[in-house]
Amino acid sequence: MTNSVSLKQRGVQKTKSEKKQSVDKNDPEEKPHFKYGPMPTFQGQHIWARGVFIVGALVYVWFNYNKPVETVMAKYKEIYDMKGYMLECDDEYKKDVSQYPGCIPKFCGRFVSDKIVTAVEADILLKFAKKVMAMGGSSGGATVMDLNSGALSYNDKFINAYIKDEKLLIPSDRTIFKLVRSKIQNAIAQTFKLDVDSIHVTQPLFFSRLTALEAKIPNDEYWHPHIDKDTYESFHYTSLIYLNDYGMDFDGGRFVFMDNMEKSLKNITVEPRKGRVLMFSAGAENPHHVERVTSGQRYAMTVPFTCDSSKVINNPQLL
Ligand SMILES: O=C(O)CCC(=O)C(=O)O
Ligand SMILES: [Fe+2]
Repeated sequence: MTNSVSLKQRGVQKTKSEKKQSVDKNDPEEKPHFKYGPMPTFQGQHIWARGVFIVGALVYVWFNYNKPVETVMAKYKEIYDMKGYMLECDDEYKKDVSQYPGCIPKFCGRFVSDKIVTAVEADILLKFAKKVMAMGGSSGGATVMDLNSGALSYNDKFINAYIKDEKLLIPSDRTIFKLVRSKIQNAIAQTFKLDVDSIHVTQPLFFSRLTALEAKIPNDEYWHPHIDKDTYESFHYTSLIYLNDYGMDFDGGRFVFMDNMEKSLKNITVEPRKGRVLMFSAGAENPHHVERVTSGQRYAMTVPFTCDSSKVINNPQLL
């Protein structure tokens, strides 16, 4: 009983600040002091409070249920020696590569590195892409140029840039392309534990410039989810070299792996950065898409590799 003897009973008067600080919850006479008087109460208050809480929780769940969980795999601001992880290969992909000894990966997966292609090399490639694209350009949001064949978007059609300008590929550009291709080939072979001579650069081997313009032809719709092995039959390993910067030269345009493609529930994003290389096995273990660019121009180069030596690029200037 000693504990519950109130201060009043003990004849002790509390100062205002003491009252504020110490409210004895066990003392039925002690009530919290509110600046504007006691809180209003009403009948069934607890039930109402509980109801409001439950409705709030349901609304939260409703709005978040179909939202993808997003993980950033490569941030624009960070620099990675090599970052990535292994994945179980898709069965069809496994079956396909099994025909090519030396080209069968120890594991499938996705990897990013900022240490393969230098910013200077990326700038030379970017300058080339801009020079070529100035000769054409799509009227929609995606301009592409296939370095192997010379095919270049021109309004809603394609022209051949090598026919328009026979001297387009100057020796220094060819040298940089060969150097970059060879560095990426080595990195892919090392990463996936392949025989480096078992992979061959294939086509389409292309530069892309993506913008926020409305699509005019299906080719402009670059944002669709896809699997590279299905879209480009010869691809076994895809690599991308980003030529300019996310959040600086353009907004939107992140690369997104979609680990639950049907519902787009688990997104793993890569933010483009000048010279950044993204490499991944091209089977159904790596479904992906590119987010729509919302402003600016996004430049990249796709450098794909195949295990099938008959599908190697055929432009002698690039080999
Ligand atoms: O530009 C990119 O980041 C990816 C493009 C792509 O998915 C593709 O060319 O298949
Ligand atoms: Fe792709």
